Amino acid sequence: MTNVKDVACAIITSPEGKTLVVQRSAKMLLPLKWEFPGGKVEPGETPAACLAREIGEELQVRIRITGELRPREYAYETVTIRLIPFLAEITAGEIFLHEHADLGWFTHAELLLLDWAAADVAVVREYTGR
Ligand SMILES: Nc1nc2c([nH]c(=O)n2[C@@H]2O[C@H](COP(=O)(O)OP(=O)(O)OP(=O)(O)O)[C@@H](O)[C@H]2O)c(=O)[nH]1
Repeated sequence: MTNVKDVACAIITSPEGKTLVVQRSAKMLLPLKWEFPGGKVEPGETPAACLAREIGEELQVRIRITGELRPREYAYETVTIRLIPFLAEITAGEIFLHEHADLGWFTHAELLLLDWAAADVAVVREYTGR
């Protein structure tokens, strides 16, 4: 498919097994939808390097990647994205939200109840095994 935008995202878990999700602000595209932190892969950048950069910009923390899930393509009205999910944990820093409206640490059961960006639904199903 032409013009598919690669988007790397981080499924960050806490030592207690909860998962970090962020809520898009009212001013962003897909206002107030929940998503995994991350963003568009720049030309010449690997998805993993993109993720480290985006997590630094959005959350002000450093992460360690521990695994990957299946990339998922989703066609929004104006753009088609390939969401590339990584499993990760925080290795340094305290979270400070630079762009998002809110964040939460959720159990698997709670994740299934959020109002997700549409591209994320398949990722959340794979991640939670539902
Ligand atoms: N970071 C992130 N983006 C996602 C997820 N799911 C999903 O559909 N997206 C979409 O993927 C794109 C990520 O781009 P981005 O965060 O770098 O940029 P943006 O839309 O905020 O701004 P921009 O379009 O002006 O560059 C957005 O269109 C966003 O809506 C997700 O779980 N995490």
